[in-house]
Amino acid sequence: MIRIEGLRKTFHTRGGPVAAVDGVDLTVAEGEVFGVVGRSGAGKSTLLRCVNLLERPDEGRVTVAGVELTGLRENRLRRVRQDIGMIHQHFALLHSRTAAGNVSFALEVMGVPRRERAGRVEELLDLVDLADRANAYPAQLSGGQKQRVGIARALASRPRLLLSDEATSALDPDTTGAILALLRGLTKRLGLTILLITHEMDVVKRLCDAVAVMQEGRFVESGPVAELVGRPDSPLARDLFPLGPVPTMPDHVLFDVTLTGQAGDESVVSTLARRHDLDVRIVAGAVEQLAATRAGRLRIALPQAAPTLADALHDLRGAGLSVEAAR
Ligand SMILES: Nc1ncnc2c1ncn2[C@@H]1O[C@H](COP(=O)(O)OP(=O)(O)OP(=O)(O)O)[C@@H](O)[C@H]1O
Repeated sequence: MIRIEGLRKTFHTRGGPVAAVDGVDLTVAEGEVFGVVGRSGAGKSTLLRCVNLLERPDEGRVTVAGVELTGLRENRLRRVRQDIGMIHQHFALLHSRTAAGNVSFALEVMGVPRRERAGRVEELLDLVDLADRANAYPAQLSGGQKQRVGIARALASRPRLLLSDEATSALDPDTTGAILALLRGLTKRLGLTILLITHEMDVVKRLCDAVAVMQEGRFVESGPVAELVGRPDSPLARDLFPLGPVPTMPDHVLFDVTLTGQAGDESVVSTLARRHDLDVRIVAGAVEQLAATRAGRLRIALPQAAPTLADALHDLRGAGLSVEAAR
């Protein structure tokens, strides 16, 4: 659905050139939810704005649904851009219009005739479970409801691609969960592809199939979430499932065990204890159902002097788990 090749964008500021996007390649498959995470200033927003060419890249190609956007003139681009929905952190609603009015506005801009608009607005508000608040103004809506309006408006042109710029960053955890569930449901119902930027690990866990970590304009890590979590050296896996500082435990050795997919069942640890007659202590960890897979990390402590220690570790690795000394 999206193909980005060799993308670069430099801003020339008073303090000198800033390479906001410094050579990014990215492919997002149809129906996939792809997340880009990274610290403030990493270049995420610039990258996202380059996908619909709100920002013109200096170099590189952007192809969406088979159309090379970087090769289009402004008037053709404006039409193609309508087929790409976008949602924002602060919702960007018109305060003088109701929820229905905001959605209708998007249809007006697209030139949808008046008689067709009311029906489409109803359908769109229904899609985001907000039909009962159609006549409320933004000031009368909660943050989550405002974002639902934002999503309905973004879907007005029946886009196949949705770009999301920190869509849940201004929401509390419960509301975030509800919006993520809504977006996940929409990808299935409408066959929507989503490219999102976020700094929230929960968004990656609950919504993304694949993820890239951006740092100083480049991707430093990327791949399917299930695969990244399973990589022992992945800094992202550590951020998704932080285990905290390694405690001092005399006479014990500590290991960090990564569980994903097939091997995402924490019962492997109890099996280990039974089979090798080991006193296995879980020191820290979490296992969760992610959007893409069941995964987690556990820190376990094993008695240093146990004669079965080597066999136990061998068994764990044999079950497809990654096991490394805790650090
Ligand atoms: N229009 C602009 N003019 C000059 N510099 C810019 C412009 N837009 C972005 N930058 C700079 O480019 C770099 C990347 O910014 P960008 O907003 O893309 O990062 P980000 O990862 O989205 O950060 P945040 O999460 O804070 O929005 C920053 O150093 C920023 O100051």
